[in-house]
Amino acid sequence: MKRVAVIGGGAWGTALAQVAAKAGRDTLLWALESDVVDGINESHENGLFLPGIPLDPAIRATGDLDEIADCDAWLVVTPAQHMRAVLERAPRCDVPRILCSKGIEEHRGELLHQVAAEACPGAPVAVLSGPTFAHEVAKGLPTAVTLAAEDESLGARLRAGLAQPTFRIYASNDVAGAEIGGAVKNVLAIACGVVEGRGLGQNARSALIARGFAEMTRFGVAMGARRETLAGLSGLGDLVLTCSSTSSRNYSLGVGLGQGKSATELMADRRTVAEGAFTAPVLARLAKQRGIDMPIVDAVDALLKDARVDSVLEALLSRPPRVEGV
Ligand SMILES: NC(=O)C1=CN([C@@H]2O[C@H](COP(=O)(O)OP(=O)(O)OC[C@H]3O[C@@H](n4cnc5c(N)ncnc54)[C@H](O)[C@@H]3O)[C@@H](O)[C@H]2O)C=CC1
Ligand SMILES: O=C(CO)COP(=O)(O)O
Repeated sequence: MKRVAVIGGGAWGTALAQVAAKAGRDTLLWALESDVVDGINESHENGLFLPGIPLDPAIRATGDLDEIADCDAWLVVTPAQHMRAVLERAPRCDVPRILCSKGIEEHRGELLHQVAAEACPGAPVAVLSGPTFAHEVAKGLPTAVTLAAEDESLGARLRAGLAQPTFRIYASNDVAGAEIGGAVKNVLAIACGVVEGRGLGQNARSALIARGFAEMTRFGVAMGARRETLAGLSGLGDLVLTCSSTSSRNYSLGVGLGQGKSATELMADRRTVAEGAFTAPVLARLAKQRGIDMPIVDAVDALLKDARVDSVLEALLSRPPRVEGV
């Protein structure tokens, strides 16, 4: 793996470009915004999405998607809802794609590896996911992720091309499991933010993390994920990170909801993506269709539709406790 392209110049795409460059790969980053392209090429900084972090001067940025054609692997890091459109425009189908976004396509209810397979039938696909705030990864702080690929030799090649002591990559062949953990935890992070915004205390937050993990596991297992994947870096690991820090956009969105601001107000004009806001409605829908009980996800879905915090909380707290376990 000599040349790597990163598709998406947001915070996470930029941090992953930094990882690839540090691993010695010739790194090309495709970004939608010309300001991002110019900032990276001229000042080695992404002032729009990852300000204040100096980037490896070897990273080159482009606004021309055709330029990624001669790369050996693509890290796909667009917001989940835009992935299909971008991959349909991408120049080749035989280049391995490492999907690094977290979400479920709202319209069709598909996981992102399914979206990638439809956009380019037969394309080799892997998923990279885990507890990874972009600003920490871009600064080279120690981080561990899961890279899942059904084709284990492809997984090994991709890991070898990106791994380094401060970016530990664990192997898995559970692609759906790695995706589901990352998608569901964003919704649960919104719920934990509401707890903070409403001043409900740390006991309540821990309860939500544990019961949220039970929801993630119920949903994941029903969709074919393995329990050990959900209990690993891409599931529980990322759930704990995102549910306990205002560095999370999802958690921060929840804080605003808990303070009584409306979702419409909080989502208006935002430039960065809080994926949980798009995942919650489709996740609630998929769970309902399959008869999977996900009360915390339903509560977040209701809050995003501007339900009152007090009535949503009352409904959650008045549920009869069930037998613990999944
Ligand atoms: N920021 C983080 O720490 C992490 C983010 N992720 C995931 O990475 C994905 C991308 O998130 P970030 O890099 O944080 O984004 P960001 O919030 O920093 O930036 C927004 C991104 O959306 C892109 N965008 C807006 N409209 C678009 C369109 N029509 N077509 C294509 N792209 C468009 C922008 O170009 C920009 O790259 C998300 O799925 C997120 O959940 C995963 C791990 C960590
Ligand atoms: O996925 C993330 C950390 O692993 C980033 O979380 P937010 O999108 O909530 O900021």
